[in-house]
Amino acid sequence: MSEPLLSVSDVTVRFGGLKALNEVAFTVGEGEVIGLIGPNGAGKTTCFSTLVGLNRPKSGSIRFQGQEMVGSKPHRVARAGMTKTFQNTALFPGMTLYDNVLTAALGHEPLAQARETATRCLRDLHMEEAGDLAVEDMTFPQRALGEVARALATSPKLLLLDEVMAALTPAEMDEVIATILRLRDSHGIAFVVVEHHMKAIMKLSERILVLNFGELIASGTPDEISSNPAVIEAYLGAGHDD
Ligand SMILES: Nc1ncnc2c1ncn2[C@@H]1O[C@H](COP(=O)(O)OP(=O)(O)OP(=O)(O)O)[C@@H](O)[C@H]1O
Repeated sequence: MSEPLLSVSDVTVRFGGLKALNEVAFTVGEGEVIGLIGPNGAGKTTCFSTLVGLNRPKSGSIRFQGQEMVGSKPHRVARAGMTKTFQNTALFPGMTLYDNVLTAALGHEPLAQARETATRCLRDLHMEEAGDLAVEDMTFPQRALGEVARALATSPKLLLLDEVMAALTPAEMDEVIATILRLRDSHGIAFVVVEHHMKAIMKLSERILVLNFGELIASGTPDEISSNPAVIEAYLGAGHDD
């Protein structure tokens, strides 16, 4: 059997005395869409930052497309095909959407090629019309998809989306979910998605991973997760809206 796209084994991350991730292990297959949930401070963002080389784990292994990523700098991880969006770091204000995507593409290719990439990313997201809009003039769903477009400029095989749908209404989330699934189908990109909005995660994910205090406490289908007593206690019962 071939190796999964991403294979995370026993990854532990410490910040001083705090174990932000404790022996976390999971895999992501090609084109799989996975939800990563957990209460505030559970370690979701730390998990993403560690995957893309922004934190170095104290121990463990992160194999991506058969290559060990622990110790690799973020730009190398991105070049290998794993990219994350940044929680609360919206697109650069004062720039158009197109220029935002172009800037991301320029990180790894020369100008003429980067222009083609930026145009292609906007087309893939059906956002050609929005390319000339200043970030300030974009709607929230356009901004969410704009972040995806920017990440797409690195030609990922795996995209880690950190709360890109945070400000959206349920109908707007449906639009973004449909776009993510379309991208998966057309480009074979796998996604790991962090969102607090449970309905969106349940709709989007084939499989859900649950973190609590840095430990992976459950993994399963949306149905399995929503009826898992440990998850209900740790997360669903903890006063989350929906
Ligand atoms: N750079 C850092 N230095 C020290 N502690 C950190 C750092 N980054 C995160 N932490 C701590 O690690 C733990 C996990 O934080 P993290 O941001 O990964 O959680 P999260 O699940 O993404 O939370 P949220 O849902 O609120 O975004 C928290 O206790 C947090 O305070």
